[in-house]
This record gives sequence, C-alpha cells and structure tokens, in this order.
Amino acid sequence: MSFETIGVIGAGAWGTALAINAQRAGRNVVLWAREQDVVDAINNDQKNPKYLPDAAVEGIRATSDMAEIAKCDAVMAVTPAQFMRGSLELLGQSAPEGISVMLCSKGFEASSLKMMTDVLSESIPSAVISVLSGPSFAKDVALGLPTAVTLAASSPEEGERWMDAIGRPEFRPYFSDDLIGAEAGGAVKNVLAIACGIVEGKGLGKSAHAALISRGFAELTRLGVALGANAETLKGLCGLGDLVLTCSSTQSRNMSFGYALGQGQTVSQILASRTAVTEGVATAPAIAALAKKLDVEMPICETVAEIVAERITLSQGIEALLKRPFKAEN
Ligand SMILES: NC(=O)c1ccc[n+]([C@@H]2O[C@H](COP(=O)([O-])OP(=O)(O)OC[C@H]3O[C@@H](n4cnc5c(N)ncnc54)[C@H](O)[C@@H]3O)[C@@H](O)[C@H]2O)c1
Ligand SMILES: O=P(O)(O)OC[C@H](O)CO
Repeated sequence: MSFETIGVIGAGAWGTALAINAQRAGRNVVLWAREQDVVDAINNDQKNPKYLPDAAVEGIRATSDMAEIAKCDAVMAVTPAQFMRGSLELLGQSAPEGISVMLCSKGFEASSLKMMTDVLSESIPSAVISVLSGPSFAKDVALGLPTAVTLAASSPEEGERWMDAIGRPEFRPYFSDDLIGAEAGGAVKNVLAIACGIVEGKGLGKSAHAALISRGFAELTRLGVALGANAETLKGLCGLGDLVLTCSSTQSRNMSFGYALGQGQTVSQILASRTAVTEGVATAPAIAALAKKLDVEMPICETVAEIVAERITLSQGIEALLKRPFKAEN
C-alpha cells in the first residue's frame, strides 16, 4: 500500500520544504505547526514568512491539531532534536498501531544522549521507523533545485513506499537499510560544520578547512561505527555528502554559527540574533559525552563542545588541536 496522505510535524524551514516537495510529488499533505501564526500564514497566504520566506506553500493544509497528522498514511517528523520527544509523544496519543514515521531531523537528544530512532521507539513503540538525511538545504528543496538524499528504512518494502511517496527527479532518495548510519552522519556533521565555520571566520585558510573536513570525517566514521553504523553508509550522502555541503557554505546555520564565533561574536550573541535552530550547539556536548562513554577519539567534536560551553576560548581550542601528538593517519 502506498502513502497517499503525508503528515509533516514541524513547520520550520525543513518541515515546510519537505511538505512542499511531497505535495509536488502528488501527495495530500497536512503540515503541523506549533505556532498559530504559522498555521494561519500557510492556510491564508500560502506562505511561511517566519521560517521559509520567499517559498510558495501551495496546496498544503496547516494544522495545530496533532490528531489530524495521526490520521495520515505516513508521517515525517521534523521537530528539532531537543524537542522531538515532545512532538512524538503528542503524536503517540492518537497514532494507530504500526504508524510509519520518517525522522528528518539531525541531532542527538542532549539530556539522554539518545538518537532520534531511540526517542521514537520509546515514544511510539509500534512505529515503523525510517530516516531521511543527506545534503539538502531547505531553500534549495523549496526552489526545486536538484537534491539527493539517503532514505534509510527498516525494510526494502517500507523504503519503496517512501521513495514512491516523496521521490521526484529533483529530489532523489537513495535507499539504505542502515538507520543508525543515516542518523549519525547528519548529527555529527553539524558539530563539525561549527568547527569549519570557526576556521573560515578566523581566516585560517582553505588548507586547514580541508584538513578539518577530512579529519572530521574520520571522527564521524569512528562514532558512527561505534554506534552500530556501517562505515560504507557514512561515505554516502548522509555522511560525507552532508559534511561537505554543511562545511562549505554559510547558508548552513551551523557553519555560519562557527563563522560568527571566528569573527569574534559570543555564543549568546549569535543565538540571540537568530530564530532558526543551530542543531550542532546542543548536539556537541552529547557527542562529546558519547565519545567518552564509548571510548571513541573525537578531538574536534570535543573541542567544539568546550568552545560552545565557553569553557575554553577559540585560541585555546585551536592550539590544543594543533599540539596533539603526530600519529598514523588511520
Ligand atoms: N533547514 C534545513 O536546511 C535543514 C535541512 C535538513 C535537515 N534539517 C533539520 O531539520 C530539523 C528542523 O530544522 P528546521 O530548519 O526546519 O528548523 P527552523 O530553524 O527553520 O525552525 C525552528 C523549528 O523549531 C521549532 N521549535 C522551536 N522551539 C520549539 C519548542 N520549544 N518545541 C518544539 N518545537 C520548537 C519551531 O516551531 C520550528 O519548527 C533540524 O534537526 C535540522 O537539523 C534542516
Ligand atoms: O543549516 P544547517 O547547518 O542546519 O544544515 C542544513 C542541512 O542539514 C544541510 O544538509
């Protein structure tokens, strides 16, 4: 059975862009927003000026009633990671047994160090879980620019249903059976993008930038594998692909956050100046704690966590990384 109606939870930039894409793919789409002004703007003006200005949100109905989302054939969950559990618990109050839920957010829950797949299993134990991840800026997807993503599902049949429902020539999903790999890549790359932003903001040069991407990818792979991911998955769109995108453009909120730090702004100044979520800020300490717990070497991510917590300065962090002992590359 294919998915005809898609419910999207979270009308931030990414939830809105995914709703636009699903509508273009021919689905009936209901978009859940927690803010009434966002619901009204979508229903009355076909716009979401708060989170995705300039995009036309046509043919999509917005709601603040989660019970309407639970009635859809399948659900895309796009709430930022730190608030995902609350959204899923609300969905769980009216969700039918075995509801198909695709996790589209990129982060770990800081309070528990859990991945979104664990948060979903705990909130709705019968849910059939999929993960969407990969290099994809919301604005690009809303504009209909070509994008390719990893679509990880727990069975090929479930993956087929999702690919039929949301795949389009300009939004190409590639199937994977590695849910953990898809999740881990997206969460860790956000933290590494903060580091790359710092390098750019401080003008440390393109050689340092490339070194950071490469050594960062080694960290991302080590943690992913320790969590149960397949290393091959991490070489794909959801790992290396997304790391390259997010570390390459200040269109990324994580990269631009790091860039602003490098330019001399403080963490609180930067966060106060934006409504958009910067997932790497909350995920950095979770990854640093996981690295310690699992005995995984992640010096770049640990340094970002220290900088974001304002326990060390940028200069101290950079110096500590550069003074690490020389060692074999792998
Ligand atoms: N924007 C992108 O280009 C993009 C692309 C891929 C993945 N993602 C991921 O999608 C997820 C959502 O990001 P986004 O860009 O849509 O967000 P956004 O920054 O555009 O909007 C913030 C969202 O957070 C919600 N929010 C704020 N406070 C909340 C609270 N207390 N409880 C519940 N929800 C709250 C808002 O309602 C809004 O939906 C993130 O994990 C992000 O990493 C984003
Ligand atoms: O803007 P960012 O840093 O949240 O990144 C957006 C997407 O995850 C890029 O794939």
